[in-house]
Amino acid sequence: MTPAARLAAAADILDILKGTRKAAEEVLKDWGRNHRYAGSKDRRAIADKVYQALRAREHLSVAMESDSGRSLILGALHLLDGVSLDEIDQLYNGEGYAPAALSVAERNQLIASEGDASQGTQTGLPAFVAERLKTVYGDDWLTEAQGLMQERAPIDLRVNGDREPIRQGLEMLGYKPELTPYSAFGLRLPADPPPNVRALPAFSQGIIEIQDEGSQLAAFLAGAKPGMTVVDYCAGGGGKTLGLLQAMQAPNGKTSGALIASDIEKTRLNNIKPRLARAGLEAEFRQLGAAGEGLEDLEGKADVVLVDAPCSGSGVWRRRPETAHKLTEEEVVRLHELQSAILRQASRLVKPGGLLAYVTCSVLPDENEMTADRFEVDHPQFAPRTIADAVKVPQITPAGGDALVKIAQATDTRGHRLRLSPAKSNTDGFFVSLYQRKA
Ligand SMILES: C[S@@+](CC[C@H](N)C(=O)[O-])C[C@H]1O[C@@H](n2cnc3c(N)ncnc32)[C@H](O)[C@@H]1O
Repeated sequence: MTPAARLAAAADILDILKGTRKAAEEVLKDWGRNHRYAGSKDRRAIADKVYQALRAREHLSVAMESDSGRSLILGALHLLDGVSLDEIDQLYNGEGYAPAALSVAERNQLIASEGDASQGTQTGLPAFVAERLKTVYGDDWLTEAQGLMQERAPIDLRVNGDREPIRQGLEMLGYKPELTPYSAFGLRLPADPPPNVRALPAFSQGIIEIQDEGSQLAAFLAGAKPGMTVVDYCAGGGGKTLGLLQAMQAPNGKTSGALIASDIEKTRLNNIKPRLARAGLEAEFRQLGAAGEGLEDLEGKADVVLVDAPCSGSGVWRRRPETAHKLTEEEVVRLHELQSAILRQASRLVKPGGLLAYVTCSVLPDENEMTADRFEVDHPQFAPRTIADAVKVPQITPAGGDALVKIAQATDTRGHRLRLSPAKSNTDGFFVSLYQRKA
């Protein structure tokens, strides 16, 4: 494909993305299947352009006064890559598969938009999100925001066992794995070239799972141990379920206790089953009603309850930038209400002396601090449990634990909350708040 034809394809894909809930990765794969003439280099170049435009989408659509695929790509070329109008004219000449020539309006728009990068849109984030980040991070907000929309996040693995032999095995296959600093079971692969983890025998044997280090930590910090009764309240998908089961393994590899994986969505619970089967692990599954029906027998009985609440997913925008501009303020308000209700329901299951962990993969205060604050006011029987206490587990490295305690102290002076982010911990954005039931 010519460079101009690749640009036309990227614009088409951005238009498709506007009208679908599918992930960009999936839409790009579909496009590749339907356009067999596009070689791997073409597909790569097209994907790079699509992701570049998505990461800067807010900025580009404001500058171009349009969010059509064509406008976003034109904006990306001129405003981000510095391609001159003359060069754009050569590419956009309407010949063969090249995009049509620039209209007068488009040319004027590109000229007018030069140097237009107000702080709110510089990051590609919706303006209301930028405002929220300012309240949480103060002067650091721009670094945090840029981290959220950064290019190509690494691929983290959680090893179900000793990570060193797996690291060596991956190295022998030509990969460049690094040990993750906080999780004692994590390996990190560079995003470029994209590793095909699912094709590795260690993946089909359940020895490795794809899981961001932040997500591993959220499961490990909950405090599950062998022999305990543990409830993974919003388990759908199963990432944390596997992490919890790992914490319930004795050093000899034997898992003991009971893990109850519950979720309102049956299909999401079903997705966990093949993951557990691969790893040779077991859990009990419960589908819940909207008011938490289905776990009455466990009220006041659980040693540990993890609430990995439904959230905006803003903490994983570096992996799915196409979802950032779809989030609205109304949705964030709805999520705060839902999270508060779920946390209230789940907390009933915790036995006196038992532990409760509230987790989101969001960076927005409405879903994090505000939900935790509300829970704490309404539930004085739950005392804060410090991150310093929670990091003392074999799943977290000693140096990583010390570093997490520092991050927690900067998050909240009481030390029971942890805000992870691409800028701060080189992980996805996560929020963790820990409690212990007094009576
Ligand atoms: C962030 S996801 C969980 C991800 C999962 N824990 C993991 O690590 O892969 C949130 C989950 O909450 C579930 N959910 C939504 N509303 C719920 C409710 N009222 N009660 C229980 N689960 C709910 C969703 O179906 C979704 O699977």
